[in-house]
Amino acid sequence: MHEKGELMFVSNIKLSNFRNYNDLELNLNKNINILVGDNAQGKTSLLESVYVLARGNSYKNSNSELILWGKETSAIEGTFHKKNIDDNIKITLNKPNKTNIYINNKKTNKKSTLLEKIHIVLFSPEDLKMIKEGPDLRRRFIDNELNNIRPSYGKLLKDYTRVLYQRNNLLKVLRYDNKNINTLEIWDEQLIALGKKIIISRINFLKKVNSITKIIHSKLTNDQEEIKLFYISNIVKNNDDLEKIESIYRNLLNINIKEDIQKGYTSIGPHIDDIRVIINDFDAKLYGSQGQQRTAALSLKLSEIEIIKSHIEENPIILLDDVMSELDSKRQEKIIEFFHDSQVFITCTEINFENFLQNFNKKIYNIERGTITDMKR
Ligand SMILES: Nc1ncnc2c1ncn2[C@@H]1O[C@H](COP(=O)(O)OP(=O)(O)OP(=O)(O)O)[C@@H](O)[C@H]1O
Repeated sequence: MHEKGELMFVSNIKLSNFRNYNDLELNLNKNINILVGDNAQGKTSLLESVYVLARGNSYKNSNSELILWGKETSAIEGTFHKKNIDDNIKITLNKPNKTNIYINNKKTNKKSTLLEKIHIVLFSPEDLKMIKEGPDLRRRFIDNELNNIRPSYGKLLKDYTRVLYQRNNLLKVLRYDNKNINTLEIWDEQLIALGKKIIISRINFLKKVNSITKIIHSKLTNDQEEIKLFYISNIVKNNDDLEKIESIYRNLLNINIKEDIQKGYTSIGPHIDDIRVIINDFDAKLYGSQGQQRTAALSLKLSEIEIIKSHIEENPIILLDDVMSELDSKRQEKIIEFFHDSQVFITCTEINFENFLQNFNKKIYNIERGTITDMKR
């Protein structure tokens, strides 16, 4: 596994009219930043401001929700460091939904420039539900991971979704009027070409995730559990099928055509695939305890971070939003151990892992109604 990469970090942040922060200037620690306080004091808002700086938008709120109530604009500014490069980033938000991005005082409208410069990984309680919930979270996990390290995968996925949407629209029309049934073939061929690439990319990538997750999961469970991941495709069942994927795909689309026209929906393709997670030979979704499911999700998420680290040869900034309270103390400690050589922001209502923290470079911020005191411990 990738052990040491260059550290990327943000050294200070300045907020004006952002959520419940009127005016805030804060120096940040290079490593562990703990944001502690009661509910509704501003912990998540501070963490969210780092995300907005890095991406140009929030992961959960629109501009109107980010701007302090009663105000029309908001600004977030911070300095990011990596290797020998320092970048000053400023984002201004205007109601209802205008965003301006400034990098080293130069205006740019491209969020992709931020994406290329600043690497950040958000970890939220939703990630811990990845095993227990439906396949869409697992598909999203692998798609996001692939997109993070290979942006062309995002374009492939977008093209597939567009063709699928058009094919589904045609299916709905064919239910009442089948005079254009011949045009279906055009969409089918595009769907097959794009869908095949998605399936092959996912299967190959999962092999990589598999080996890294296996090592992490074994560490998290003190060698008690072995985890294995399998891509479940409704088109290819084994390696032999992969050789003839196009003809199998075409055949299945044809077999399902009547039913698909009835439903107005394409029932075959990577948009309904899944990832099966096996722990010690049982299916974690069906038979895993809640703790086992969470640990498996944690292993998957940590493997994502490892893969990003080795790909960009840099330790991305990690945001842990409300994740600690979902984990027992042993797992909280493992998480800190895992991230201690990255810059990490952790929100929590109380610190159960304080003794453990003694060994690490950290700063604890006490947050109370949008004001922050730096706790010297
Ligand atoms: N646009 C806004 N303007 C002013 N205050 C806001 C705005 N949006 C949210 N708030 C308030 O900011 C406060 C802090 O919210 P935040 O989500 O940061 O809390 P938190 O400390 O993370 O709490 P929890 O532990 O419950 O998750 C809340 O009281 C929230 O209602």
